[in-house]
Order: sequence, then structure tokens, then C-alpha cells
Amino acid sequence: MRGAAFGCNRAGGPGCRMMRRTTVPCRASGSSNGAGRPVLLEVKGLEAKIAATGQQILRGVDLTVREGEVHAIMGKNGSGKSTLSKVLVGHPDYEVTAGTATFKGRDLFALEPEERSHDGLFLSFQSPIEIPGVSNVDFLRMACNARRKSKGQAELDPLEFYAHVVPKLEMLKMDPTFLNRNVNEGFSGGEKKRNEILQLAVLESEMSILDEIDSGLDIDALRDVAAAVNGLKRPDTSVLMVTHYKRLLDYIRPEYVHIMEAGRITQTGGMDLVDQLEAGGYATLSTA
Ligand SMILES: Nc1ncnc2c1ncn2[C@@H]1O[C@H](COP(=O)(O)OP(=O)(O)OP(=O)(O)O)[C@@H](O)[C@H]1O
Repeated sequence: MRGAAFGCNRAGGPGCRMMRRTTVPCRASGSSNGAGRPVLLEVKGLEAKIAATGQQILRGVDLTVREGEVHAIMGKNGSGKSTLSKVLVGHPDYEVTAGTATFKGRDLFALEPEERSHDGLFLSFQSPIEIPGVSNVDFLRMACNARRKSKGQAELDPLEFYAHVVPKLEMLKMDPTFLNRNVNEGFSGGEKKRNEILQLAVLESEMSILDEIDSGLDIDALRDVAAAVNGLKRPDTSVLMVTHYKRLLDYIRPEYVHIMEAGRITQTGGMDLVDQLEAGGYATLSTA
């Protein structure tokens, strides 16, 4: 899905459109914090603009995510949360103009979008796209095998893949018939969100960026999706959630809550920030 959304296939085939790269050199990373947990994603002074118009959206984002951590990003509409998510995975609509981002110690902006995916960076889109003519099971197997191949693992044949995916479908309480339908075609909004998490489960990505996975989900679906995300957590995986609502964070508890304002993270705290927001809105937090 990630590559497909950028007009690429996962293997980076012909016609693949890449995001322009920053000229800012890579900064070494992979350091540990006091607790000894390695840094998975480190963003420093990230600035980015819309490639087509030159409009500056990100204005110096700093963010450090260590292995095993759950982070949430909240912020008013239009503050740049989705742009940050998309810039990190290499969306071609944006141009990085300053700053650095490292993932597992590698310069993220030196990697093509599909390489970032193979490395274990996953973005669940706010509005997942439909891919007519491509069955979900073929798409998932192709994506899974592309990642396995890049890790030097044996590819899964159709039967092996079926055994790999069925427990994940069950975890998400998805009907197996979803495998034979075309990717997201005719799926309801909630079904598309479940399908995004199914992709995450299949890919076994270490860093998942979940952009408003709660939008469009009914109460039961939200619980199922959150339980699946919690079920996928491992000591070496991290989650970065973009959300507007506390209800998701009550299920997937973040250690850190960041507030984004005008293209920067202006405050970081814990669930206390969310409570403050719920009580008084962004006016109680604004630093502008
Ligand atoms: N491809 C694009 N073309 C034109 N404008 C864009 C594009 N991407 C982002 N923008 C603009 O950049 C700003 C930030 O958008 P972004 O989607 O990152 O905000 P957000 O914080 O995720 O908002 P929301 O909470 O509403 O989802 C908005 O004003 C948006 O219109």
C-alpha cells in the first residue's frame, strides 16, 4: 500500500516516483537513552514544503522515538501531522528543505520509499486508497515477500502465506473473504482501517505510524483495531499515532503525547496533556 500510494510498487518497479531528497547530510544515530533503549526514529529540525506550490508546512520538527515506545501526536486541523507522517515515508508531494531523520541509525532521506518500508517503517494512511484489479491476498503476499527478501528471508509461497495471514485476520476479526477482494475496493471506511492494520501485521514493521486509525471506526471496531495494535507490540517495535481523540489513547496508552502547532512540536507530555485538551481545547495549550 505504501509504495502503491506513491505510484510505485513495493519492489520499486518502473514508473516509481520518488520524493526529492534533502541535501542536508546524514547524522549518525542509534544511540541509547538512559534506560538503555535504542533510538528507532530520530527527527531533528525537519522542515518540508509542498513540492508543487513551495508552501512551507513543517517548520523544524524534533522527535525521538525509542524501541518499545508509544507516542501520540495531536494538534489542530492543518497543523502538519499528516504531512510529517508522509514526509517520513517519502511521499513525493513534499520536499524536505532542512533537517535530518534517521531510522535504525540510517539516513531516512537517503532511502527510497520502498526501502524505508523494507527497513520496517509503516504508515497507515488516513484515507487508504483502492487498487482495482489487485486482490488483497496477492498484494499482501507481494508486500510481505518484498520485505522478507530484503531481510534475506525465504519468500512465502501461497500456502505458507495463507498460514501466515489467517491468524492476523482472526486477531482483527476480519472475514477471510476480504483476502479475495480487490485491495480496499468497496470496503467501508472501517474495513479499510482494519485492512491497514492487517498490512502492518503481515509486514511485521518495527515502526508503525498510524494516521487517524480511529476515524470512521465504530465503537467495537475501535476496540478491535486497538487490541490488534496492542497485540503487535514487541520490545523492539514502536508506534507513532496521530489522533484527535482521547478514546484511542485510552486503548493504546502512549508514554509521550506531542502537540503539533504550525509545523512544529511545541509541547510534549503524557496523558495529562490530553486531559487538559479535553477539558479546555487547544487554547489552554497554545504557545503561539
Ligand atoms: N499535497 C498538498 N497540497 C496542498 N496542500 C497541502 C498538501 N499537503 C498538506 N497540505 C496543507 O498543509 C497543511 C497541513 O496539512 P496536514 O494534512 O499535514 O495537517 P493535519 O495536522 O494532519 O490536519 P488534520 O488534523 O485536519 O488531518 C494544510 O493546510 C494542508 O491543506
